[in-house]
Amino acid sequence: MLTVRLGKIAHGGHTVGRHEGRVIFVRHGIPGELVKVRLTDSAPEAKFWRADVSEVLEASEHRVPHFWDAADALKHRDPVGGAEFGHITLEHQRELKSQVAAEQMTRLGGLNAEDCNLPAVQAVKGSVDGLGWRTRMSYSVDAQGRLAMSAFRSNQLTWIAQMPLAHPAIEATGLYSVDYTGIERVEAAVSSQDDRTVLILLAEAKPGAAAKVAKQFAEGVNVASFSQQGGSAADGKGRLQVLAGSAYLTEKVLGEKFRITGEGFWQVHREAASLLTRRVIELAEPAAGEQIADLYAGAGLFSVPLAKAVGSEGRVFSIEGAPGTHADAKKNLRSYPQATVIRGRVERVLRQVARDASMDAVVLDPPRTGIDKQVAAELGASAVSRICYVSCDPASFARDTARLMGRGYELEHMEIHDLYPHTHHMESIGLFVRR
Ligand SMILES: C[S@@+](CC[C@H](N)C(=O)[O-])C[C@H]1O[C@@H](n2cnc3c(N)ncnc32)[C@H](O)[C@@H]1O
Repeated sequence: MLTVRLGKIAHGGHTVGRHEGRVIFVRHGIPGELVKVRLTDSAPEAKFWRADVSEVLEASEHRVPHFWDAADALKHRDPVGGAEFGHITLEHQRELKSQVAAEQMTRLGGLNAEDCNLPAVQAVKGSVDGLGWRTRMSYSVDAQGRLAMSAFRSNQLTWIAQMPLAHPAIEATGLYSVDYTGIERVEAAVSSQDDRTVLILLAEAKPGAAAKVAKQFAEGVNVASFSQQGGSAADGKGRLQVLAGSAYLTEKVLGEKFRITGEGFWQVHREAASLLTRRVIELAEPAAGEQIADLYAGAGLFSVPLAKAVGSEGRVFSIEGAPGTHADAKKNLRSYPQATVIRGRVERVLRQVARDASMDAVVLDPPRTGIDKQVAAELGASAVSRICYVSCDPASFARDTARLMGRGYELEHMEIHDLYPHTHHMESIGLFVRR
């Protein structure tokens, strides 16, 4: 056990402490606090160590009691992950996230903090306590067949009886009192805006186990089993079998309906799909007759309003890599002949699309890893005049900002939304324009 004064916040949600000159990345603290830490990673030769706060000697004014016992580092040696900022006021969480974003944009993005106005993280309207926002949940199952979650960087499972960040409709299914013997993973999803229908997905460890589990849910809850052998249902390699109701949810965003099958990608925060769609359209300003590519398009969340905006004289290329999600995009875009729905990896497909069409704008929303170097090069070579980039990772967004700026783009606008309250995550949107 060491006593450490915590310094600034770092990407990943850690505060930076020091002991005898060595950096320690400390979880569950707040900058400025004096704490006792328990080392979790402390190889003598390692450049830096990792630790968890176990006792607070001098608390920050921004510290609050954690809202979720299972995730409280002051009560448990291995608190479950997923709410690692729950001991900090929501306002200060956003302040810390703003600091992380600014650091990434100056260090990796090559921006000069004095010369540019880096945005503060904005609260999502209507979210007062930051709870109940997750429309997608993923759980493990412990040896007793109970729902469990693991601690950060650990395989240690903790049985859980509630998850306050989960949408109330998920919690209301009673999923924590079900016996999951023979199941290895449980996914839960709820349609966020409309009818609150819940879909439970069960990955079997023992063939036939899912059917027994499905019977324990009340009527009206959709249940399906999915096999992950060689992949998942979303990447088209898994198998999806309906056990009750149906294996897909219908989401409604700004008046448009979207079908999302099984584990297919959908934005997690209940307000995210509508907020991001509205801002992408306002920033990208699609106009009638334009040609626009929607890269990493998922089930077509942005492609649909883009197709509406460009109209029958324009074209939208909706590019998605996961076959299951692509199949949903095809259905979601079937009444828009101006949309070409392409299945493939962006880094492979973009060159051909850019060769065949002269794109006016690009919308892109890649996974956490950001865009491939080659994708930045293709965009630079294509001379697209505006790029609207949606990102869930400030480090890859900053790195890609530097790449796009090196290819002739300027970051005209950036905003950050607190779409993951009580975690260290954030969602950025950048508008890049050709210099
Ligand atoms: C963050 S999601 C965004 C989806 C969509 N824009 C939305 O908001 O619903 C990223 C999507 O990119 C897909 N994806 C990941 N890597 C890809 C790649 N290299 N090429 C094409 N699609 C990819 C994933 O399957 C996922 O659907």
